[in-house]
Amino acid sequence: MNIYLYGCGGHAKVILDILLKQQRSVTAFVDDNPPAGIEQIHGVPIYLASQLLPTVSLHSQWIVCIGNNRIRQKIAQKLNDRGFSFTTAVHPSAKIALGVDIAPGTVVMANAVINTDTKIGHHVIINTGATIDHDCIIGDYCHIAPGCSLCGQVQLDKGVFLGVGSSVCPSVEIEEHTTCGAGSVVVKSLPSNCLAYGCPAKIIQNNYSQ
Ligand SMILES: CC(=O)SCCNC(=O)CCNC(=O)[C@H](O)C(C)(C)COP(=O)(O)OP(=O)(O)OC[C@H]1O[C@@H](n2cnc3c(N)ncnc32)[C@H](O)[C@@H]1OP(=O)(O)O
Repeated sequence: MNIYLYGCGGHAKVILDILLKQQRSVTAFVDDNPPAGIEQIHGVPIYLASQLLPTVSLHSQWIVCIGNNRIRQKIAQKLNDRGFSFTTAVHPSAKIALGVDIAPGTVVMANAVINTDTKIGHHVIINTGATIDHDCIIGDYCHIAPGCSLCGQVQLDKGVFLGVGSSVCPSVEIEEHTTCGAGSVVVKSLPSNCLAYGCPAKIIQNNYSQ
């Protein structure tokens, strides 16, 4: 099955590396604005999305390699509407415990840990060295940046972004599309669409969009 990566930035290169370490191959990078003068990355060609998409078989598999949650969601929905399906990429060094579910489109970077009975939605990014403990629920399109620590029974609703090195206390819920800045220590639940940061994390702005 041919695998295509949508996006060709640094995040996409990390996902290519994971897939190669899983002994899988990538057919192409696809991008709306490929970088001028660069035709391939580590031997994998880059194509303009509008030109390549009509030629790609529906039997291919895709990963949307865009860090921004809203843009990743928009592109994933576009591919889904065209009938494409998605695959996961899980680095061989990641530790995935019993009863963990990881939905298609999600990527798990090196040294991440996902503990027992946690459920991870579609098109989620569990970045390098992040740990997610037992019985958590991570909604679609979340991004958990490098080095974050989630205690047990944490719930992240759709599209939450946790900045690098953030920590979340047990049983806290962070509602849809909220952004927690780098190093946040989230001790209480947070409402949707806000920006919060600090220790303890405080709401800095409501109606915030990543
Ligand atoms: C593999 C990868 O690279 S994955 C990428 C992961 N990326 C991240 O984790 C980045 C997370 N981003 C952040 O934390 C950003 O600072 C954001 C989104 C919270 C805010 O960004 P901006 O709106 O551009 O804020 P800006 O840089 O203008 O800072 C505004 C003020 O807030 C402060 N501030 C910004 N972020 C934080 C934070 N996380 N904690 C405490 N204070 C902060 C700044 O020091 C500044 O204070 P000042 O006005 O007294 O100088």
